[in-house]
Amino acid sequence: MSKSEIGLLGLGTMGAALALNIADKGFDIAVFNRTTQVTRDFAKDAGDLAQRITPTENLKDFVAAIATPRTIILMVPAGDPVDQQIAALRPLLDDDDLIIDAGNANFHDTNRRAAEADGKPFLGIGVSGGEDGARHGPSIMGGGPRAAWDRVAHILTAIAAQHDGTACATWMGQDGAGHFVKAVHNGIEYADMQMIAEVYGVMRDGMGLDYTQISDVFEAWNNGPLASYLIEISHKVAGANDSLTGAPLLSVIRDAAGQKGTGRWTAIEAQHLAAPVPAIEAAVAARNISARTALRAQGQDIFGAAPVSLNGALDIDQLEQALIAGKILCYAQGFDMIARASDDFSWALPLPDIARVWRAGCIIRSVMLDDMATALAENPDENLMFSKRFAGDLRENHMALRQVVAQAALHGLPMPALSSGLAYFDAMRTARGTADMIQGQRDYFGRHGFMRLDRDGTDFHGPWAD
Ligand SMILES: NC(=O)C1=CN([C@@H]2O[C@H](COP(=O)(O)OP(=O)(O)OC[C@H]3O[C@@H](n4cnc5c(N)ncnc54)[C@H](OP(=O)(O)O)[C@@H]3O)[C@@H](O)[C@H]2O)C=CC1
Ligand SMILES: O=C(CO)[C@H](O)[C@H](O)COP(=O)(O)O
Repeated sequence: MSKSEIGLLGLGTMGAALALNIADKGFDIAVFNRTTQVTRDFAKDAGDLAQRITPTENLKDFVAAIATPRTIILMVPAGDPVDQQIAALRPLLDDDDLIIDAGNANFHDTNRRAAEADGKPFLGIGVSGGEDGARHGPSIMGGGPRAAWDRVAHILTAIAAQHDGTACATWMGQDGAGHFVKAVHNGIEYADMQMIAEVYGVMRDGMGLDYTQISDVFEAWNNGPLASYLIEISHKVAGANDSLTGAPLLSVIRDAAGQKGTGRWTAIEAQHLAAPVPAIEAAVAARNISARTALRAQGQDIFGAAPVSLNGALDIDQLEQALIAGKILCYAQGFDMIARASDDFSWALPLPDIARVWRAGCIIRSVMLDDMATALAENPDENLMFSKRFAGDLRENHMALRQVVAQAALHGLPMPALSSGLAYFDAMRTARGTADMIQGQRDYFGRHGFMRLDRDGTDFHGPWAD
């Protein structure tokens, strides 16, 4: 029997879809899953594609089914499962066999695994698009040795989403660069989703719209500047009915957000990099607060429910404009963080290419990314919010963001991501800020010294120094 061009281990939601995508693009693939029944069911359900798939039931057979030099994709949960599978596979492999961790991973783990690979080829690639993207064309962010990427680029570009005839698959840089970019993608995803949830809250609790009306608003927005996958699915989620009760689906979903950790990795790394990403941090914190359901109920008992009716203080157009401004600000923060990491880690991350690979296939794909790719190509060193196109959009929409945040605050509607986006905007356009007070305080209690506006030097002190 002829050997497969590639192997994939881990036939969960993403692995199964990715394996079918690979087979669909004409590549023979060997597959293995820890639970054998899953492999059997996968092969049984593969239809016509089964002829390209070699299901295997132990690692030895899996490895033997792949042509040398081998390429093996791992699609298992981040952390120990990846280390366990690498440890189990390496003794069965040749030195030039390539292992690709295609799950989400903390890029520090990917850096470590690259070092532990000790010259044996290892790639960490971020794959975005959920199950449907993995099956029909995800966005792919690669990291590791360029030569290893080039070895599999023909497969990765074939299975990736296409935008205007260009594959959304790009090598980002060495070691964990691909997983880093994927983590920032997910941080932006968190902030974008949180901002959408916040305006949903205004429509539901502040304006008294029903789910169908809310769904219609999202549908209309999806034909304008906000057109994006997340707005499209918000329309579908808001319009869906529960199959058990017939009630609007959202009315039966517990308001406690889950998280697998990628947004948290981004927020933590942003702190290490001193990169300001307040909207992303606020979105992570909002998920943490949402999970404290009992505590929130206790708070409502103690303080009373927030006075929520807006009594016509806002209209739908203002919400749309606020979301446009908020979205620009959260992407600007994400790209700024990538630029910072690129310098700190000497990665030379290709910012315009990152915007390009996010234009299709991934969860944060949106029409705005087209213009972001153009703006970053024109000036990769400029914060997106200062680019001609997006500065214009912010000028046009920031007053609506201000109105929405102000009215939400007055009416007790929590708006952590949009309000931190607004604070970022205001801070970033304030040439003379207030950190002079912080520097004075630091010098007072700790002789930390300060710089002056009127003379050179770095170590001046206040009168208390004497
Ligand atoms: N779901 C999504 O939308 C996306 C997920 N990802 C990432 O892709 C990866 C896979 O996610 P997803 O497919 O959703 O996860 P699933 O939970 O659907 O599947 C997990 C898979 O990993 C296997 N597995 C779990 N633990 C181990 C282990 N210790 N050793 C070997 N195999 C193991 C499971 O095998 P078994 O059947 O035996 O349990 C299963 O095949 C994760 O890193 C995730 O973060 C990336 C982008 C989007
Ligand atoms: O990577 C993804 C999308 O891009 C995964 O769906 C990931 O699980 C999303 O993060 P979380 O589970 O924390 O919401």
